[in-house]
Amino acid sequence: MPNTAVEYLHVVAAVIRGNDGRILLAQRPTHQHQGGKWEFPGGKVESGETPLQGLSRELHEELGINVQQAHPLIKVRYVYPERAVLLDVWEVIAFSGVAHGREGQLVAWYTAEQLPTLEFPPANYPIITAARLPERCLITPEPHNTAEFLHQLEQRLHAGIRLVVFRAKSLAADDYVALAREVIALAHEFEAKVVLNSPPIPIAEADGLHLTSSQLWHTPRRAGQWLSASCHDGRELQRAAEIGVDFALLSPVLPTLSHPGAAHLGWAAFAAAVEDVNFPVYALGGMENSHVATARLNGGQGIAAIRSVWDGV
Ligand SMILES: Nc1nc2c([nH]c(=O)n2[C@H]2C[C@H](O)[C@@H](COP(=O)(O)OP(=O)(O)OP(=O)(O)O)O2)c(=O)[nH]1
Ligand SMILES: [Mg+2]
Repeated sequence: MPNTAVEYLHVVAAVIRGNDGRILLAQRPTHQHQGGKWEFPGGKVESGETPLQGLSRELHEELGINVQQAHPLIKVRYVYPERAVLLDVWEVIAFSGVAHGREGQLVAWYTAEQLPTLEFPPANYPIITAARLPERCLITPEPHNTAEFLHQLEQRLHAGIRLVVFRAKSLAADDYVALAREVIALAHEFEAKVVLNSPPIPIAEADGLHLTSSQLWHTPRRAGQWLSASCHDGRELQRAAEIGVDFALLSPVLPTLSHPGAAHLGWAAFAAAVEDVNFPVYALGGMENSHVATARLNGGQGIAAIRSVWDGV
């Protein structure tokens, strides 16, 4: 929960993607706060500016580029001993001009997977996670026929799915582990990530462990992998923050076909809950591919779905 007694300095920063998907970083001048570390370029919003105006000005001043297309990615609050910052991070997907360090700073392009190896200010950890995560998350439907399931999954990977929550409640422990290994091997051929929903035994090759909301209340094991969770309200999202999850799914945001009359959060409650945590959150429940932009405007990482992502790619 953000500390409302603290005044946060509003900073805009950019995850700038080049045509090859790499991300542009700059090195903070040594005399600055957090000097010498890599940063997502940006700076303080000035009075009277919208965040996007501030971002466009900063990127022009620091890198000599003009932002053409950008959307919100994540907001992170962090309290340093010297100051508290609200890092308002945008993803820039189109710009004109050739990026260069106009203030003498070193700039360089890195792949998203290289980011964890670099030294950033401590506030940046969730931004790196957000930069590594795609805008759509596939939750697998129950695998009734293994060969058919893997064939369908491969098609989704071909169509661009890069994050899979592998869920298979109907399988016995041995069968789950065997199929999980195949799912992971296949996904990794596409550089996609797989988080496992309640594996009966830890699987080292997995990219993460995904907790159900009831598992949030036990202390989870961490195995150098991502930890993610399913949450259904702000309280569960706060609990996920306490145990240090890397990202979460929040549901149901909209009415679903499976539970048409059930209560749902709506976008305003989704946005309010997401605003209070510092990690990427996917909207789940009634999501179609067309909701990605809405999810992002409401502070989310994107959408998670079973049916529409499985059937609709
Ligand atoms: N731009 C940027 N700032 C970051 C990142 N991570 C992080 O903790 N910060 C902090 C460091 C600073 O306290 C603050 C940004 O302020 P700044 O000093 O760079 O702002 P500015 O570009 O307007 O610089 P200046 O004109 O005041 O020198 O946010 C990041 O990835 N990018
Ligand atoms: Mg700056």
